[in-house]
Amino acid sequence: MMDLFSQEKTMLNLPQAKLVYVPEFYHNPEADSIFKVLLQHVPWQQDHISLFGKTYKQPRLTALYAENDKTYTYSGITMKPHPFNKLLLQIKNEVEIISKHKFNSVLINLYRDGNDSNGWHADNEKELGNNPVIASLSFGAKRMFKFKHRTLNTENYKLELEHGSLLIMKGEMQHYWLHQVPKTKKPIGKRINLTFRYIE
Ligand SMILES: O=C(O)CCC(=O)C(=O)O
Ligand SMILES: [Fe+2]
Repeated sequence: MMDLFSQEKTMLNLPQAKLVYVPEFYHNPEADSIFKVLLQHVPWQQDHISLFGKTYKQPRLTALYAENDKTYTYSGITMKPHPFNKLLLQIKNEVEIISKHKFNSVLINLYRDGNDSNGWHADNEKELGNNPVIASLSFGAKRMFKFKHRTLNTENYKLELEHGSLLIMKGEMQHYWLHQVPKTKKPIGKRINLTFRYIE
């Protein structure tokens, strides 16, 4: 079990957004072990997205877990949740303690290599409520997380999300900002990202 009080937190107070970054929320060997278990046991699926009348394979694999069986729809994809398992419940508890927030679902992404990505978007689906708190855990290869304000064009940042790290997005961020994980030409390994959400 990690020590909840020994971590270094960085808080970013941006216009209309709050971000908290904890680089080593999980230390090794726990972070390595979580990565391996998830990679092997999550029932990964690849959905199709529709863009301008064409369908494309989503450029990553995903899975949704929830405490209820409500479906979750984003980018035209409707996902049916799996029930939480012991490991994901334990992680959810630890993330709830540090973020002082309750979550009831987790969307998991697998970026198989640098060709997998997540395009500019906001997590602003109605079911997430007005100013959602989203807790994002990363394992495996480091990837760049970029975020930019929708209208203030000097507000444009990037943060490398490390193995075992936690990033909390809150405040009005999902109204005023977009975020992405771009493709990279660097030869890199797999990365797993978990975003804990509260779906109403
Ligand atoms: O992989 C990441 O770091 C971000 C994932 C994300 O933005 C999402 O699933 O909505
Ligand atoms: Fe997102």
